[in-house]
Parts: sequence; structure tokens; C-alpha cells
Amino acid sequence: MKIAVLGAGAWGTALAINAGAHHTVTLWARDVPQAQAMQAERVNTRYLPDLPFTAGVQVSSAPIGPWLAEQDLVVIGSPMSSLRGMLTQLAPILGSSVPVAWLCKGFEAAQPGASTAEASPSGVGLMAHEVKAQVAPALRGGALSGPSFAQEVARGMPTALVAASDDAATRDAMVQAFHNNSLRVYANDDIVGVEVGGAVKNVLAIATGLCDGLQLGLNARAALITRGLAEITRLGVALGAKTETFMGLSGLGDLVLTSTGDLSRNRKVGLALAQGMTLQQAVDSLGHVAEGVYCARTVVQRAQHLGVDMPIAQAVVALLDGSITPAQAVALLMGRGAKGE
Ligand SMILES: NC(=O)c1ccc[n+]([C@@H]2O[C@H](COP(=O)([O-])OP(=O)(O)OC[C@H]3O[C@@H](n4cnc5c(N)ncnc54)[C@H](O)[C@@H]3O)[C@@H](O)[C@H]2O)c1
Ligand SMILES: O=P(O)(O)OC[C@H](O)CO
Repeated sequence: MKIAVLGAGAWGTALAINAGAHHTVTLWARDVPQAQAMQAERVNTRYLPDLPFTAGVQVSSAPIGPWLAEQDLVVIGSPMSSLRGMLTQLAPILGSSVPVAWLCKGFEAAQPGASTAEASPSGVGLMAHEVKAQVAPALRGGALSGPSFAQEVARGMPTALVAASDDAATRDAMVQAFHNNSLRVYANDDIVGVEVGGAVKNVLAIATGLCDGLQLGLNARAALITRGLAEITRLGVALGAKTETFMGLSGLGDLVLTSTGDLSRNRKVGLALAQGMTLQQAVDSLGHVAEGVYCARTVVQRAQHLGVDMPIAQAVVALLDGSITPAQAVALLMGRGAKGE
């Protein structure tokens, strides 16, 4: 297969390395000097150091253009904040013939101060497939998600992913591109469930990082993960997802990985806030995107719009806003009245 991966951050690079052992992969970076250095050194020193490119990987910074129409699959590896722009550029080039997979896990950031009435479905704070429907309705597309740290995938360590789309041909293209002896890719037609799981687990991983940073104990962490899964499921089902999707790789699987795995950038944000860092310091210390920081508010807005209760996500928003301290967030959650499970 011919695969283009647009965006040479940690995850795009990891998938390019993995797939480059089996296919022809063009890893595209918008930054020309970065692309030249990667092509010369056969490694992405900025985002994934010490993990050399496999034979099938070539690097490009050629303008987004007709060369993409010659691919069997185009992968958007940039964060959620760039998805809309990327899809808008790709739509006239790819038409309905070349499928697109997006890797980002988030909801589009809501505008600060936007009211719940302004929240989606009227335009603010969309999921990735909703952005695609808005800006590139004819394009075939889907999400590649599931529990997966870039470093492990680039090393060829066993990993299972989910290829989600309502279009069977797009699911098949993602499976064909990435299913191999180190990556198992499961197809799923519940795009809403897979995107909700992938986005909201990032918000909850900030909470779990905070919990562990404050040394609240293993009981507290297990409670947060379990009650967090209940929040994800409530929101997802209200948005039209299937309940069982949240018991799968993109739900429970990714929530457990991101909440407990120290490679997680979202978890690291929570750990840093517990140490007394400001949000800006925490974000700056990562050098990578932590999507939970940018989508927490949208998640809560969409939940409020639907009348869905998400107390943990709400506490994360208040914490990120600086309106409560870590200790107050804990007191807020533990001070809630008794209720049935
Ligand atoms: N890193 C992981 O382990 C991992 C795993 C699964 C999913 N994801 C998701 O994948 C997405 C990307 O994560 P990452 O870890 O690669 O982030 P990263 O911070 O390592 O890199 C982001 C990359 O996107 C590029 N970029 C940003 N805007 C762009 C644009 N308009 N055009 C081209 N490139 C652009 C940046 O230059 C950078 O190279 C996120 O939504 C993340 O949640 C990451
Ligand atoms: O490092 P994080 O927190 O962005 O998580 C990476 C992946 O989404 C884990 O599946």
C-alpha cells in the first residue's frame, strides 16, 4: 500500500515507522528543515528520538497537493486543533476516492465563555467525524484509536487498535495499512463511541494523574477510573454511541492505559498540577500536545447540553481554569451526596 502520514509528531512518526516495515510510507512534516533533517538522519530526533525509520519510510515537506490523490490511505497525524484545516485542504484533492484516517483524540476546543446553548450541534465543540461532515462531507474517513503509546508502537511492541468509521471501505483500508504481527487492528462501525472514548479518557487521565500526584492511594485511583468510565459511557450513549463500545479498546482499554501509564502526557499534566505547577508550566514541560487540556471544557459543555452528569470532568475543568485548587477538587468530589451506583 501507499500511505501518507501528515504530521510528524510522536504518534504520526510511530505509525509511519511501524507501517514502513510493510508498506511505502511518506511521512510529511510542514517544517522544511525538520523534514530534511529526518530524511538525512532517518530518525525524528524532536518527537521520537532513538527510534530509527524502517525501510519503507520516506520524508516529505512537499505542499499538500495532487500527490496525495495517488495514495491508498491518507493519515492525519496532527492534533485536534489542526483537523479542520487539514480536512478543508484535503477535501478537493481526495474527493471520495482516497480514504482518510485521523489519529487525534479530542473534541474541538470550545470558545472561552461560550454558553451551553452555543455548544454543538450548532457548531462549537465538535467531534472529529462531525468536523469532517461539516467541512468535507464527500470525503471517506474514520478514526484510528485505542490504547497506544507512540514509543511502544515504534518499537514494535504488541498493541491493539480500533479502526472506526461508518464507511466499510475506510475501515478496511485502515486495517490493511496497520494490521501486522505487532499491531492488531479491530474494525468498529461505532465512530461516535470510539471518538468519545478517545477524547474523554484524556480528561480523566488528568484527574488520575492529580490523584496519584497527591498520593491519594490505589483505592482512589480505581474509583476514579471506574466512575470515569461511567461518565464516558453516559455521555457517549447520550450522543448516540453503543454502550458496549466503552467496554472495548477505545473505551476501558484506553482509559486504563492513559490513566495509569506514566508515558501519558495527560496523566503527566495531572501529576504536575499536584506538584504545584501552573497549567502553563505543566503544558510547557511536556513538549507534546495533551489533548485533555484543550477538550475538557467542550466535553463538559456537550454533557450539560444533553443533561449528562460528569462531576469528574467538571472538576478537571475547574482545576484547569484555576478556579479551584487540587485539594478543593478532591473535597468537591468526595463531598457529593450518596447515590446509587
Ligand atoms: N503520542 C501518542 O502516543 C498518541 C497515541 C494515540 C493518539 N495520539 C493522538 O494523536 C494526536 C497527535 O499526537 P502526537 O503525540 O503526535 O503529538 P505531538 O505533540 O508529539 O506532535 C504534534 C505534531 O503535529 C504537528 N502539527 C500541528 N499542527 C499541524 C498542522 N496544521 N499541520 C501539520 N502538522 C501539524 C506538530 O508540528 C507536531 O509535529 C493527538 O490528538 C493525540 O491525542 C497520540
Ligand atoms: O500521552 P497521551 O495522554 O496523549 O495518551 C496517548 C494515547 O492516547 C494513549 O492511547
